[in-house]
Amino acid sequence: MSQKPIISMRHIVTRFGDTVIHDNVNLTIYEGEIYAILGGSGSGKTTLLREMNMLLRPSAGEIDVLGHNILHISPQTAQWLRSQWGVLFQFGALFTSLSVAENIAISLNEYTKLSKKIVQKIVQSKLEMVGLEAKVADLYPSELSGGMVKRVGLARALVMDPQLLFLDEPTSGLDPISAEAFDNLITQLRSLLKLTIVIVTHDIDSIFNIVDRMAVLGDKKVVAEGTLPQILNNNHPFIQHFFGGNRAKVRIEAMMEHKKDGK
Ligand SMILES: Nc1ncnc2c1ncn2[C@@H]1O[C@H](COP(=O)(O)OP(=O)(O)OP(=O)(O)O)[C@@H](O)[C@H]1O
Repeated sequence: MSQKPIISMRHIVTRFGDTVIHDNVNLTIYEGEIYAILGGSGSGKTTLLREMNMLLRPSAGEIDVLGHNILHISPQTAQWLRSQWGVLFQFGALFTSLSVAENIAISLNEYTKLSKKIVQKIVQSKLEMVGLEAKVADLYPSELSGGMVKRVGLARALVMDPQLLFLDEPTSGLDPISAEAFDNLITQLRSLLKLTIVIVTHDIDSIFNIVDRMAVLGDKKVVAEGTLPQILNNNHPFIQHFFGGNRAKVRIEAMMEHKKDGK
């Protein structure tokens, strides 16, 4: 993993009216990482993601993405940056009146002048990339399973060949087997496409299986940032509570055993 920063947030303050959500949030995400944002419900995880991808301006602070301070850039640079990342929104968020192919092709039709035939070819290659059959292209979102919706959302996020991927709770609502398959797909795509991935998640399995480093939000700040063993060493009440459940305990014990055996 390189130590080249891809995203850095410094002294971020976010207010909605009188309510302060972030009060001096700092974090750094490096090239090639799968980086998670954790925190309790309402701690401002999705809001932070929206600030990284220019959907929302923080009330104060600075944000660098891919070498640009995104709060002080020209509209042209902003447009270029938007083409460098893909976003998988919570619940997939597909347009129900559009077919799968049309959903995936939205950005291609908006930002490029590629012929219909080429667009169709790109859509097919993205479907294959996310493990879906070619015939899925003609289906409508209502005809898809939850896992398929997420995969189509991922294909759409990848359609412009981004360097960066933002995933908001990608495995929520999936059964454990589909969630594991989706996690495997994310790690495969990270290696294949050399992506940097930022993921908001509550999923203990994802955190143990695919995440390299993470930031934990609490008390309106990042209360811990680092690898899983570094986070587990932190005594913050949210961290102790989050990793204190049975599922996490079993995973932690397995991790300790693994270490003891020198594996
Ligand atoms: N545009 C907005 N206007 C006003 N308040 C907002 C806005 N967006 C988010 N909030 C509030 O900010 C807080 C943080 O929201 P956010 O969705 O970022 O939390 P979260 O950590 O992602 O939560 P969850 O885990 O429940 O999805 C919440 O109290 C939410 O109601």
